[in-house]
Amino acid sequence: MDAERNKVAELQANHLAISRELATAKSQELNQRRELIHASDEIDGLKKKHQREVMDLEMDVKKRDRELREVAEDLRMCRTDLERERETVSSLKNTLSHQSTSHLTMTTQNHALEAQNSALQSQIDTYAQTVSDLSLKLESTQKQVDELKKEAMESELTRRKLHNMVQELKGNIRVFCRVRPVLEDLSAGFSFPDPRDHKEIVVHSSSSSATGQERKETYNFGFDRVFEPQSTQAEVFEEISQLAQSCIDGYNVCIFAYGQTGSGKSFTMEGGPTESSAGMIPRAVEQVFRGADHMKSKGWEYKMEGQFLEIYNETINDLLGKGEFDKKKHEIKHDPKGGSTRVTDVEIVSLSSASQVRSLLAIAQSRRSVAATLMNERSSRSHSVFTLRISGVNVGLEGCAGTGEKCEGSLNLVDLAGSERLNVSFANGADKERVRETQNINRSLSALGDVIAALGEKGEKSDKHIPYRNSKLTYLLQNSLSGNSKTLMVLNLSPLAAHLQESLTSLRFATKVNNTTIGTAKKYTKAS
Ligand SMILES: Nc1ncnc2c1ncn2[C@@H]1O[C@H](COP(=O)(O)OP(=O)(O)OP(=O)(O)O)[C@@H](O)[C@H]1O
Repeated sequence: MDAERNKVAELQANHLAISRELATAKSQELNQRRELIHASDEIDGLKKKHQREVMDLEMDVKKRDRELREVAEDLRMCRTDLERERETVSSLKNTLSHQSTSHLTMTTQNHALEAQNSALQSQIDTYAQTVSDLSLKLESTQKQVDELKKEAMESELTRRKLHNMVQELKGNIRVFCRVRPVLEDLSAGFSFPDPRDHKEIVVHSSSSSATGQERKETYNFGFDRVFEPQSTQAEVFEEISQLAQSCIDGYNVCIFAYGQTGSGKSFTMEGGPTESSAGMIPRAVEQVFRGADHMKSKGWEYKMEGQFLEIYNETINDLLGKGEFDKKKHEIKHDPKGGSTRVTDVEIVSLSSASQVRSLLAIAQSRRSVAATLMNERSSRSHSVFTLRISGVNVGLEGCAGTGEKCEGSLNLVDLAGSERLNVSFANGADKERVRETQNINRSLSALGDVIAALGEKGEKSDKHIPYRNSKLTYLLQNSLSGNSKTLMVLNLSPLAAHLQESLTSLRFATKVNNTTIGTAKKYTKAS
């Protein structure tokens, strides 16, 4: 029992201890519960704080993310910029390297230029000195030039006097003879025995006598110049060109083409369309223009005018006019003092260039072709007179006053009507018009011969009557056919055997003219 008691006591003691322990444990548990509540409060607080912090952090993270993206974008842009900048830098580097190369080159060039510059500067100094020396020389040369210009103008006067003396020595009336080439068969017997001076022509003819014997004859003629068939227009003109100069110097010049139909008068005067075949009219006009141009350097200024007339059956027609042929009345007016001649109501064309003459010749030709059914007929049966009038004044040169001297000259180029004799069959009344034409032609050609003969006879006798009024032709050319003028007759001969008798008649007529001596030419000048 004791054991039991002891055991109960022990159990009670244990119980007590356990109760105490339980009480302690309870209080501890209470404390712990309190602590736990407190801790749980703390945990809640902490959780809330944590939540807040998490939210803050999330927001922070988002912000950071945004910022990061922005930074990344910035970075990307910066990279792009950087790339671009790098490229720019690299191209700038290239440029710089080029620039420095060119800079180097330019520096080198600059040095060279500086060297040149200094060399040039010294040259300029030398030149400046030379220029000042030359200015002095120029001044004295200018004086010399002025004196020389004066001398030139004076020597021009001497040249004109000498030129005229030469022309006078050659004779104020001269005769050339030109035989055209054979275009057909049967040439007449011409020979030219003077190959050095070309002044002679021999005609060989053979005829049968009454007894049937063949008779051979030769006829010798001499002229100032004989042109053989192969002579060119240029060769013929060479001999004539001096007369063009006389016309510029203020003389009246008259050049006739005389000969039977088909002997080459129109060819000689007007010529063909090519430069080499151009006749005396275009060549003379060209020469006058050239001469006038040359005289400009001697202080002369010229004005040129042209007119082209036809005399058909003693009626004057204007080949450059517009009126109908043979209708209008044209009168011839002479100025005895000035030595000029005007025809009323005719077209006078002011010539500014030599080439104009071609169109004038063409106008004349077409006018004639309208006036005649057979153009060649009309031109064969009429005289045509191309007149170039030239008037000049000495206006001087720069730095050298002109003398004011004036001169007026004229150049008449006359294509005469065919000189063949009157055919008796016409005289029987077969063709009255043709007879009238032929009579008129013969009358005017013999009037021309009479005028020339009278001029030759006149010599010193100033009162000798010259029958200018016997034909329209001689009256028109009165001022160019006096002792004061220069006359050239070109006798054109046909080479045909059939024309031999006509050729002999023409040669005899031309010989008479050639034997005539006409007085000293007078030029028409006026001091202003
Ligand atoms: N020197 C020459 N060279 C070449 N052909 C020429 C020469 N002379 C004249 N002729 C030619 O001879 C022909 C007759 O010449 P042209 O018409 O000039 O004679 P013409 O005497 O004027 O005659 P017309 O009195 O009928 O007018 C023309 O065909 C012309 O071209």
